[in-house]
Amino acid sequence: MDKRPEDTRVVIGMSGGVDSSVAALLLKEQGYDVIGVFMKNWDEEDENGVCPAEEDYEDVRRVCAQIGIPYYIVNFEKQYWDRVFTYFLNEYKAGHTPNPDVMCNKEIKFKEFLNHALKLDADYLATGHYAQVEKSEGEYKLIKGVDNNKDQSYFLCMLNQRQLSKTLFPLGHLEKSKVREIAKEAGLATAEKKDSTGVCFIGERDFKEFLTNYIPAQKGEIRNRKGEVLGKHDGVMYYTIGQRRGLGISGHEPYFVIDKDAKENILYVGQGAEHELLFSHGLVALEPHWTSGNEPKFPLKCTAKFRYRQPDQEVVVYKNSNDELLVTFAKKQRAITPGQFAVFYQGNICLGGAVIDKPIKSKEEVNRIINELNQ
Ligand SMILES: Nc1ncnc2c1ncn2[C@@H]1O[C@H](COP(=O)(O)OP(=O)(O)OP(=O)(O)O)[C@@H](O)[C@H]1O
Repeated sequence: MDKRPEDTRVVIGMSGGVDSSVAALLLKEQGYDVIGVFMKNWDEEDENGVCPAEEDYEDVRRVCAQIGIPYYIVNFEKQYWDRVFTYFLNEYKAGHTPNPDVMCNKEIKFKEFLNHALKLDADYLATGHYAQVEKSEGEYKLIKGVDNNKDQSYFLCMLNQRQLSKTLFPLGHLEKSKVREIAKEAGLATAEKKDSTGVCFIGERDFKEFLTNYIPAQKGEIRNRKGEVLGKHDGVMYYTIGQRRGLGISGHEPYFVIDKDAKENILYVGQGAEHELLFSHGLVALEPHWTSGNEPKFPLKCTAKFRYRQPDQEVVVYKNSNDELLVTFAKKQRAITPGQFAVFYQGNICLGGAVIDKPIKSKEEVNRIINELNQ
């Protein structure tokens, strides 16, 4: 950083949660010219007539006043609807399990919001994400947050060099417990506020009920792989691969979702948490993105996560001429889910990610595709 902190303007995304509150406090203590901005991306009251965004903004107001920074609100409801929510619905309609957090970072926080911050003459955009950016060898590297339990680099896998060069993550080197402690010591209004969980626009509401408001539910059959009908489902979109709950069929061992056929509206299940068809030896992923801006050399030996918080798994990544990735696993993986992201790491560095298109269940199929690629 060339400029002195007092000459460096930082716009911090304030959600009304404890993390962004502490991030703002730390920046202010470091002497930056800090502006707190709350994004309103969703306009809806819950069943009690309470608008959660208004309550959150109230917390932003209180914390910014305590810290002594200016604050205001921007509205990206339309952009959020067009680029995150529409994607979310379309993925469910296609039988996938989308990740709106990844899309929100890509399309809203680090695009619309970043551009907004730059228009305010900001040098940087900061957020309370648990991740780090380091510049080395002329490249901005996205690094995991040091708190292994909270690391959010998974959700940031679609960021590019420009975005990383303009981003500060003041909490990346801290444990979450320390962040709470700082908030309490400073007496911040959000110090005891509960962490948000789940999809932000759904909040504490019932997921099924929420989705039904937007996508008509279509009843259909639950089958096993032999094609036998075992029961009825109330809409394939309500289920995800590996799910046990809510199937409503009993047996000497519990049933799990092993596959979804959205076109035919069939849910496939298998018996037992370790059912063979829940596992795969590889996957195909689409639209790869690399945070460095440069494609790595294939085959790429690295690690990967296929869902948030999963421990790193050893993989080898291949690419075909259609820009599709084949990811092969050192150890078979359970419940690989189309629509989620495969996110690649070299040690603590997040290399990028790609959307999971489909699992490859058998080792033979994986080997056949590798052979084809080698020809
Ligand atoms: N509505 C919002 N307006 C502005 N910035 C936001 C908003 N929502 C999230 N952010 C920014 O993105 C970061 C990560 O968002 P996420 O939803 O994962 O929050 P979190 O980990 O629960 O953090 P927090 O405790 O700050 O809510 C936040 O710390 C904040 O900087």
